[in-house]
Amino acid sequence: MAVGVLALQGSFNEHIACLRKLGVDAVEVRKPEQLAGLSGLIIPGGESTTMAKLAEKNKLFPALREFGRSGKPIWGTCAGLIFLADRASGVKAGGQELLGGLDCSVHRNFFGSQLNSFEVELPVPALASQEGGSTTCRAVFIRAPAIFDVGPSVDVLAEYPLAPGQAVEVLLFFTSISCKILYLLSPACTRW
Ligand SMILES: NC(=O)CC[C@H](N)C(=O)O
Repeated sequence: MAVGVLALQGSFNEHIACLRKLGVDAVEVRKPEQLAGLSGLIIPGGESTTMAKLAEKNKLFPALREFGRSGKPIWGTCAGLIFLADRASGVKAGGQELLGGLDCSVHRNFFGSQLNSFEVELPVPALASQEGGSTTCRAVFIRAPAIFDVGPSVDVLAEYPLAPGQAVEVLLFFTSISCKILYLLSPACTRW
């Protein structure tokens, strides 16, 4: 069975190329009917406000929510993660529609502008203990979001401790906790 990649905006080509390199049948999803028969869906990085507007224009929200409710796994990268979150802050005036389904609170552009983007070697213990691979993963934070809290259904695979002064436009008390960043997998996703 094929894995879909939401192809409205952002880095969908890169995700499709990775899947094909792994020998996975990957298809672009732009319309509700293209979700039929897929075994999972990836929502790529990009710009979540634009992605939400295009999803609305293409009448994708009901079908995407139904896909999630059916128990099929959905992976969100960066903007995709924002799109999947139940709660978002730091959004543009007027707000933005969220797909929801991942019980977490996310702050858009937490680390600042594109110029503040950075890379780090992030410890991910589950990679070694569950997958037998390396203990770290090269994490790329491009105008990245941060997750502040997660509900009981969410397994956190990696955390990024904030460097002093790294958080922008966020209340001080948030800076005293470590940030749960980027890739959170719900129990459904860990089966994938
Ligand atoms: N790398 C990314 O996907 C950035 C996400 C972007 N800050 C947003 O709001 O959607």
